[in-house]
Amino acid sequence: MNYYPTCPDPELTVGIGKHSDIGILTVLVQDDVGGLLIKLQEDGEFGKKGEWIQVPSIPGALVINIGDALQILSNGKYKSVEHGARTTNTQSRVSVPCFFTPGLMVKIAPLPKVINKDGKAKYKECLFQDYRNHAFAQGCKGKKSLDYVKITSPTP
Ligand SMILES: O=C(O)CCC(=O)C(=O)O
Ligand SMILES: [Fe+2]
Repeated sequence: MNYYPTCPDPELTVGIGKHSDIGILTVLVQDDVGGLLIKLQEDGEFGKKGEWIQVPSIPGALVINIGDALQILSNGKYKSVEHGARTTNTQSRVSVPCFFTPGLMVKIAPLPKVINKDGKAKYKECLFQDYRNHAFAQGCKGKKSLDYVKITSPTP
């Protein structure tokens, strides 16, 4: 559970910094204060790729976020969502995330069928525990944790 106390000057603080969740999916309940911000991963009906928008708080609704492990397994077809949360100076806020992750000893890598279709893997295999440790040591740096497994093509 996340608790965000009120902050006298929300411009000067961060509720939770920009990050992507590391697992497969996160199911999140937010209260009616709202404050979850996401960066659009593609152009679409909500705006242009790269823009930050606030996810409205809808009573009874669950927010489903894609995590890095699903991006890796799908070889980048499903993109983990970069997100963060802001505070307000009038209301404290609570959110409850439920993280669905691979087991720590599970090796994660693009699925063979997806590699066959795409022609090459964009991510190398790693133990989920190693991915988690790396991401947690790095902290909230957007989607930088994926660089740990990204296969970069050699420059000619
Ligand atoms: O409070 C929120 O809306 C987001 C929380 C979050 O991103 C997290 O716990 O990973
Ligand atoms: Fe998160």
